[in-house]
Amino acid sequence: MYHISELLDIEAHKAEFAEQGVIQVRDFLRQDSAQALHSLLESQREWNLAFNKLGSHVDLSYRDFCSWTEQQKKTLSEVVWAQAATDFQYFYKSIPIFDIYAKKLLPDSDLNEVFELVNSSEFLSMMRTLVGDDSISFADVQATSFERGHFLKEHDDNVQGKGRVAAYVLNLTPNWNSDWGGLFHVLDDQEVVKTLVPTFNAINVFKVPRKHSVSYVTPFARGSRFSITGWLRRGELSF
Ligand SMILES: O=C(O)CCC(=O)C(=O)O
Ligand SMILES: [Fe+2]
Repeated sequence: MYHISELLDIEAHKAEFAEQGVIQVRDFLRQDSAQALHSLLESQREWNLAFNKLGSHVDLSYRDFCSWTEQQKKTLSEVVWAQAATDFQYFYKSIPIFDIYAKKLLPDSDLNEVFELVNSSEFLSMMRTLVGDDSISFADVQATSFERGHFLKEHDDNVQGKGRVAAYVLNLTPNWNSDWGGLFHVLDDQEVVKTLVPTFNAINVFKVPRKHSVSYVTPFARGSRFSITGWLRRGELSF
């Protein structure tokens, strides 16, 4: 089981969220839970490699990608970059924890406990308090890993019919260096109005829709920018 820190005072952050619609709350999980969650992500061997092709989401098996030749990998980078130059694009690794739980794909995996954490009454009630919206009824969730060369261009998370009230990103990389990239930017009218470093065990929460991006992870980054991320949604949770 993963536990939210008992030292957290979510009430203390409400005013800032109400004013800015975005916040970073540090030391979110108990330290032992944050470390365990980081180890869980680090030990995962099956990831999707996600990117966009002409407006559609594509997931490749990262394991398959690893067996490609250097030439094939280079070709994929060029396809990804050609679209990124002018249009929406992203390139990162993910694990669909929501689907794994809902479809019972890995019944013995601790990933199921991550679903349970973000759908616990404690987490949801904290998020309702922070966001100031009682309609939040469940959270969807995925793990992400941004490695060297990965990025997520500006977008606002708004998808018609999904009932996304707010987004959350629980950052799980110990000792991420801001010079490595992978910075979370919030934008208003092309202007970056806030930048959040993915500090270990800090959770970022922001209202949807809101423009944001994850900056390019530089070639000299060490390790992966891990997070648990998803949306706080209204409506029925249905599998
Ligand atoms: O990883 C982050 O900081 C943001 C992720 C994000 O914006 C998304 O998954 O839509
Ligand atoms: Fe997003």
